[in-house]
Amino acid sequence: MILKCENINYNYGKRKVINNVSLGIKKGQFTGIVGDNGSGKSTLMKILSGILFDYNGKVFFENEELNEKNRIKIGYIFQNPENQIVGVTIEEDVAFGMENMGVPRKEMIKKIQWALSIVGMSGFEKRDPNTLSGGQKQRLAIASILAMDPEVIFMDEPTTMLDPVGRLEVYTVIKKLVELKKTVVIASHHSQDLRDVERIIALKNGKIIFDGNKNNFYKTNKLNIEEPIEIRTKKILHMNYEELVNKLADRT
Ligand SMILES: Nc1ncnc2c1ncn2[C@@H]1O[C@H](COP(=O)(O)OP(=O)(O)OP(=O)(O)O)[C@@H](O)[C@H]1O
Repeated sequence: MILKCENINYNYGKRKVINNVSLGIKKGQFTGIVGDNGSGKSTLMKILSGILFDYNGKVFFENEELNEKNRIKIGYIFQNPENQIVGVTIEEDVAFGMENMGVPRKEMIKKIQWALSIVGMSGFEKRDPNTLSGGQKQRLAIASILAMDPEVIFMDEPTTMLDPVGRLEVYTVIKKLVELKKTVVIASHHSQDLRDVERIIALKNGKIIFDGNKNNFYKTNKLNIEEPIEIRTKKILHMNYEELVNKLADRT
């Protein structure tokens, strides 16, 4: 297990939002977290990534308790791409986390190029992030996290604020992260975001009510997650990766 937690309990004031959750995530596993609004998805992911730490219970990264040092190996992508942009140019934005980590300049430049190429944004280095579409902003947020070399990447409804094209752009990048053998955990209400996950964890009132294979999840159908894909998106979904990249290049 690359990441695991034992008996996690978390309260906001008197309200218990995570109720005795234990789980382990295998290296390279692509996992979806589902649940109604307020079921505790974000809270659990923030605990597992070291963003929230005033919990009861234990979190381990590679068998070592999560701490200031190893939490750097865990990245977190938020729902709203607007809130994740800190740089005046795209390269500055990608560099930000690495600067804080003290990565040498030469290596930083290489990492920026690499991360932007993974998210299909090579050549965007000098652009102002404010000129980007929502999907591009979210891809930039992913590049900025990726440049820091995380092993595990949590994504909190990363496509919710995007239009169907933006959603597909981001999904294509998520698949690349999985291909890169990153351990990806995505919370989403969109069935299309979850179509390739191996495992589904379903939460209700802060408790795990399902943890297992995606197909079994749909069979047992314990929760209503958003159904079906819009026709517009469907057309795009039939494109192969090359076609999609060309289409995205046309937009830039
Ligand atoms: N900062 C906070 N202060 C107080 N209560 C909070 C805070 N953040 C979340 N909560 C409450 O904790 C519960 C779990 O919230 P959380 O955001 O983890 O759920 P979620 O499953 O991610 O929901 P959504 O799908 O709406 O994002 C909710 O009832 C929410 O109102």
